[in-house]
Amino acid sequence: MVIEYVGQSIRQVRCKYQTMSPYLFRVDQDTIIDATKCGNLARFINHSCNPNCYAKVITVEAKKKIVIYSRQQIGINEEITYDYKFPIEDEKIPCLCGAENCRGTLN
Ligand SMILES: C[S@@+](CC[C@H](N)C(=O)[O-])C[C@H]1O[C@@H](n2cnc3c(N)ncnc32)[C@H](O)[C@@H]1O
Repeated sequence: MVIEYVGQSIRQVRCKYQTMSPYLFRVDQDTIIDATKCGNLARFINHSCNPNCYAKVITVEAKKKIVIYSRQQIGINEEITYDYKFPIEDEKIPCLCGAENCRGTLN
């Protein structure tokens, strides 16, 4: 495990969450973790189409948490990244990850 994505757990049903704040992470259909006002270093992890980590929702004592795990050994000063897996939307966010297999957009 690398780090937990910490923030306020909020119920969210309909709005397009990505357009609200870049620090929102969807846990499931109804819930997002909002690291806009309070969070930890995980809120600064960027997306990559060829990431060295992945995000997983786990349940601890009936509470869902988002945890970032490494996919491989990570070197000193290597940027930590994971695939945001944003849903496809009409309004595209260009991806700047620079990976050979870059999909071009985050969403
Ligand atoms: C959780 S924040 C990541 C940290 C952010 N870069 C910062 O400096 O606070 C998510 C936002 O960072 C930007 N971002 C992250 N990865 C990116 C990528 N590969 N290409 C372009 N923008 C990216 C997007 O604006 C995205 O909505």
